Amino acid sequence: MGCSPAFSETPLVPALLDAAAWRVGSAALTGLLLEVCSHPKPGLVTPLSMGSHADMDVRTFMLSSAAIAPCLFQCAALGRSHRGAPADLLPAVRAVGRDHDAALLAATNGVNTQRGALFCAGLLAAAAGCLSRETDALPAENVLRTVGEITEGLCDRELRGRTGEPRTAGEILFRRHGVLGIRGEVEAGFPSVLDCGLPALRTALAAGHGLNRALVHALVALIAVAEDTTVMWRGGPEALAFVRAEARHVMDLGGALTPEGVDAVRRFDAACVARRVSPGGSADLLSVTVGAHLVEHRVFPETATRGFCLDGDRHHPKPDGDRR
Ligand SMILES: CC(C)(COP(=O)(O)OP(=O)(O)OC[C@H]1O[C@@H](n2cnc3c(N)ncnc32)[C@H](O[C@H]2O[C@H](COP(=O)(O)OP(=O)(O)OP(=O)(O)O)[C@@H](O)[C@H]2O)[C@@H]1O)[C@@H](O)C(=O)NCCC(=O)NCCS
Ligand SMILES: Nc1ncnc2[nH]cnc12
Repeated sequence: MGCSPAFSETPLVPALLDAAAWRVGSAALTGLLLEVCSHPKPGLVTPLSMGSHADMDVRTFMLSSAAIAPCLFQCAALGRSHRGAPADLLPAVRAVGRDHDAALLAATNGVNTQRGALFCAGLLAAAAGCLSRETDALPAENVLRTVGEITEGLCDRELRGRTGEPRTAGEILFRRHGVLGIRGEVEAGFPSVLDCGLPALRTALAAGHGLNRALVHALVALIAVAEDTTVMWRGGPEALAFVRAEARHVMDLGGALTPEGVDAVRRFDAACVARRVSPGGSADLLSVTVGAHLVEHRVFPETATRGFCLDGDRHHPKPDGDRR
């Protein structure tokens, strides 16, 4: 019986994954799952909202996450079995990624829920796998730097050096506005994650806030700085300037860690839906933020997993634990 058409024939990764590959892949997958189930999020899909989308809800993301999960474990294994310079790992990782790009679109009947997330999380898993060959300690800073080493030269190859008709959204936006988008982010080693997403997440967790509040807080910090081509594709540079300014306003009110900040997130969400704007790239960076945190720390603090919902989510009674 042949493989499904969405998968290449040649086995690219070791048949058996070891404990480290399972652990790294699981951390990256957790980032995808926790991102989509956090709520509220400006313009984005949550368990309670379709955000600015008419063609996807939380179930669509469950379908695509299930379809691309194997890629994350395979990328971790590729990293662990790689011998040589990090940049030599990229072709094998992209080949597995392209297979699962097709699997994602097959699972969602063509809806692009997580193509960017697949790219980001796959590279995170490959980088962590690569580093784990030398040590069990996987500080986020080292893993993210390794992503930059694996993708060294990507922007020159796929954006600056490309001639002829642009084929993808990223290429079109680069030609039109000079933005590097997701490729610039990964080649620089995820600076938005290292400098903004992780500090915001860790500040919230260290203060004893629940996981959902910490995730929303980190997302807003990321929207304020990310060069999100998903936003730009739909609304141009003006839309990107709008979401960044709104996110900075929310952070000035304390982000998701204060009642005023949470109210501002809800207003931000309504404004994004009214403009049909969706910061999907920033959501991908939240997935990477969570994955990088778990690759380093393996679990969240117990206080984080008690309360889950924010004030005002009347669909769920206020749970014990997150009393803020
Ligand atoms: C390398 C690619 C992923 C580049 O793809 P492409 O050039 O086609 O498009 P880009 O705009 O450059 O980026 C693609 C997606 O990356 C996300 N993204 C954008 N900016 C950033 C950023 N600064 N940091 C991180 N991630 C970023 C974003 O993905 C999310 O949004 C998508 C949903 O968008 P949405 O508008 O809601 O839905 P659409 O259907 O697209 O539009 P509508 O019709 O609804 O209006 C979703 O993908 C989210 O994840 C960008 O969209 C790719 O070319 C590639 O090579 N992929 C193969 C996989 C691979 O190589 N993997 C390797 C490791 S496994
Ligand atoms: N929750 C989400 N909603 C819309 N687009 C996304 N891209 C990645 N995560 C997303």
